[in-house]
Amino acid sequence: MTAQLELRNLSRHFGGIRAVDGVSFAIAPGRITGLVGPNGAGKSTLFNVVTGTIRPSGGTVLFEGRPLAAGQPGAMARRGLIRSFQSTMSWPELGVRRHLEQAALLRALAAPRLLLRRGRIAEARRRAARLADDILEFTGLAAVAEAPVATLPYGSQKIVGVAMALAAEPTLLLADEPAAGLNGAETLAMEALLRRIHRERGVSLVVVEHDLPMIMRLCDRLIALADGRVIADGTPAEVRRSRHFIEAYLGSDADAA
Ligand SMILES: Nc1ncnc2c1ncn2[C@@H]1O[C@H](COP(=O)(O)OP(=O)(O)OP(=O)(O)O)[C@@H](O)[C@H]1O
Repeated sequence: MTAQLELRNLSRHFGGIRAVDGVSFAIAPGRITGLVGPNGAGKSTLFNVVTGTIRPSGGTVLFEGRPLAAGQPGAMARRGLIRSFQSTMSWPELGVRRHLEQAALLRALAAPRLLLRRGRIAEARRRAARLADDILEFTGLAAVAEAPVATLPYGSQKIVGVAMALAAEPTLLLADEPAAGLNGAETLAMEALLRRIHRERGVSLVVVEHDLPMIMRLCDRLIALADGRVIADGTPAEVRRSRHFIEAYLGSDADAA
């Protein structure tokens, strides 16, 4: 079976810093994979290379068997690889529904041929409105559909960020620290939403997260990074027992593991 996402000897250097240093792994479709590692391990850099936001220094990213076009951030999104949005950074005065419609349109209108045809744009807008309604219900955001995002509690804003990614119709959703800044109840709500996105919508997930108990509950596979390299790869139970993983976290989050 073709891997949904495959990294082959991927590297990204910043001057003398090897932020990502020869990382290879393949993820089969239909999985929830966690990417963990201490601060500075290279997780964000890896996400940025995979989504095309920054160019790799070497190596290849394949999505559904086809290589990433380096330096074209929209290209992976058009193919269904979507990163969760930092919604509060985008249009804080706009309502939740409008956020979802905008996210749905980003992908639809990214196809250049559509821009030439007025009728197709109108159809894309109608489709975005239908999608937004569906996702408002699915995520439990319908009650605050018209509220400006900036007025929502932080936990709800983070849900909006994931809902926006869902509106862009991913086959693989990259969730970047979905539990960061959330309290215990909000973390559980986020975890439940991610699980439902996987189970009920058939979306694969790659999740970067510092909350180790949460990510160990959520994922069927964990890939641990340290100093830009893969130091452990397996089920959460296997990774938790790995000597390299325990060493990487010693003095920081080792107790939580
Ligand atoms: N644009 C940049 N210029 C220079 N160095 C960078 C840049 N981006 C990241 N780095 C360095 O690359 C290394 C990996 O950083 P990265 O942010 O990818 O780690 P991370 O695992 O996401 O960390 P965190 O969990 O703290 O977000 C660090 O040493 C960081 O200082």
